[in-house]
Amino acid sequence: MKWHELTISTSEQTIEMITNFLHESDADGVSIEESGTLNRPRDTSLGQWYEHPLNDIPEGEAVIKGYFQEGTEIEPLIARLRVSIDGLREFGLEPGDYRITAGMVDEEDWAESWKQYFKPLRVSDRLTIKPTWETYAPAAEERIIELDPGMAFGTGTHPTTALCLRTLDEELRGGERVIDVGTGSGVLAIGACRLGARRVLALDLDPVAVSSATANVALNGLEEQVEVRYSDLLTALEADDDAVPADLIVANILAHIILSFVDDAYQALRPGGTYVVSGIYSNKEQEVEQGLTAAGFAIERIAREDDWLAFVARKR
Ligand SMILES: C[S@@+](CC[C@H](N)C(=O)[O-])C[C@H]1O[C@@H](n2cnc3c(N)ncnc32)[C@H](O)[C@@H]1O
Repeated sequence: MKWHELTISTSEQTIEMITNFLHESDADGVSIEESGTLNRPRDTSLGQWYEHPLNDIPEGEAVIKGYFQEGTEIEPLIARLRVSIDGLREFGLEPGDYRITAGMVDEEDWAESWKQYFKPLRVSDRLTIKPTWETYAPAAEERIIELDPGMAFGTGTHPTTALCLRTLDEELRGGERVIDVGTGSGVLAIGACRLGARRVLALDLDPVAVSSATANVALNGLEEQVEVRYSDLLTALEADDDAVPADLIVANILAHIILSFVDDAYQALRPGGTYVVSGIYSNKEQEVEQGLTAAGFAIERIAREDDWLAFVARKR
């Protein structure tokens, strides 16, 4: 399948308006690269960050890309976008020079192009994520998650995934039953196994994620321990499922989705079991704290990276 790729090179102050415009125009995907992100100081204590060279995007500028299905009328869309950007002056913003180019890309190109930036990454004391196409010689204490995330979420570089993996490293001692809700690439499920979990049930609503996670589980030779199942949150759990009662449930989704099944998660855990939730932006901290407490959980700690949070809660 081919996709229209609309590339807008612009100033940072227009990012919000342009990304909103692309979403409202039914873009299937939007990517933003800005100089500010590239200049951000990184915590390098756990490993080397791989990213664009700093001079890829000049200071104060950004490159925004929108992806539209083949057959979309791109020219009228570009014309409307130009009117919107030029109209920013009415709000006192100076959009500056901008450039819009349109082209076609193969789904494969779009899916593959990020690979050059995905390198082995030590995410926690014991866990290292290794892309399948990289060669890497691990130290004795490192446990490797082999990964080809493809189109599914979960390379490990997103703060929410990293927060979950670090928390799993702190919580798992061996022999646990774990449920991973919203498994994406399967990165957390595989990580849990590498940390000694005896059985992991990995659930996702997205068929792309289910096939990606299934492939990654096989790549790591963990088919015996990890079952990947298509499920809307915890609805695929059976009362006599051997995944329950779980010792630990991890869910890296979004605050409002996590809150929507907090009671089911409580039910599925054994007393004293651990609930690790991430995908929570800092402005949702209180709401999630209240939801977890109302469901009966005791909040043990909150881990933070950038503006993202992960809660570690215990079933009383
Ligand atoms: C942010 S990604 C997390 C992926 C991976 N667990 C990680 O930590 O990197 C969220 C995942 O949740 C899945 N998801 C969203 N809503 C869901 C639902 N109602 N039931 C199951 N999975 C869901 C998405 O398909 C996506 O794969």
